[in-house]
Amino acid sequence: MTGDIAIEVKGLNSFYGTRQVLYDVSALIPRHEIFVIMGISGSGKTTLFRHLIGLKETPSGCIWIDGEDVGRWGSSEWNNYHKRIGVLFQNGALFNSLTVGENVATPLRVHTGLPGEIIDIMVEMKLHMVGLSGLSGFMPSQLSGGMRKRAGLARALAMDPEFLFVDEPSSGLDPITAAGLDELLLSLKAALGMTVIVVTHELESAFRIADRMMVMDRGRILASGTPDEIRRNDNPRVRQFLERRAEEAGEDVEAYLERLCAVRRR
Ligand SMILES: Nc1ncnc2c1ncn2[C@@H]1O[C@H](COP(=O)(O)OP(=O)(O)OP(=O)(O)O)[C@@H](O)[C@H]1O
Repeated sequence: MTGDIAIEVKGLNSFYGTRQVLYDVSALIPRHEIFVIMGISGSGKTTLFRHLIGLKETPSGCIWIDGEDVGRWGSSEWNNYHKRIGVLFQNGALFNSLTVGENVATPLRVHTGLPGEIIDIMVEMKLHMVGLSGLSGFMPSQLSGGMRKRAGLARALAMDPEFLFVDEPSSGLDPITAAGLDELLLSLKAALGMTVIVVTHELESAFRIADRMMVMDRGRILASGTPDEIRRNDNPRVRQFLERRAEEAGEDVEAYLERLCAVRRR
């Protein structure tokens, strides 16, 4: 692969207690692209995601971020990294007792010494970016599921991150709202040049946004490449993964795959 690599994972094994859940996982994540980690439930996507954001130690194998081996990082390097990343968790993870604006302001209050008036302006800018202008005073409970995700995204963007990590952007959203969120991720990448790492089991969403994708199965990588390369992959387990969704939807498999790629080309 040519181009600038933001994150490299090599030979990562991961365990919960004595149970191994990731086996020899390797990946190259290019800068300024959207990299999608796909796979069915339990395949290890979230575990890999947790390693990449530093929520889980790496007992065996290596992760390099900007060419630095994170195994050598101490708490100050991790703190610096955490200021450079934004994370949107599956449920938005908003503080329900705070307004939307206070939620978005939280990282700025914790990590910067900026005066309140400047923080207020920045909060309004982030809400504007995600299409929630003027909703700063609302409580999370007053928002729809899609709006809560957007508010979570505004909070993830508060510190102008270089890396944006998104866990299951489509979960719990109707297809139209999910597509809107995907479009937002695409426009953020284009406008801000962020490196975006997305975990999802939603094929349609994955093919809509990915520059590169990786399919995981039972803790191992089945395939990785561009969406077109994944579509052409003839590994039976990859075919099964791609086609199962079609079968679930009761669609003709070839028509379904064609539709996925048409989504990608739009
Ligand atoms: N905290 C934990 N303790 C023990 N086992 C865990 C823990 N979290 C995940 N696992 C196990 O690790 C394996 C990988 O889980 P992981 O959550 O990474 O998969 P996933 O592909 O993200 O699944 P999902 O889409 O359901 O979130 C699964 O077998 C899961 O049961």
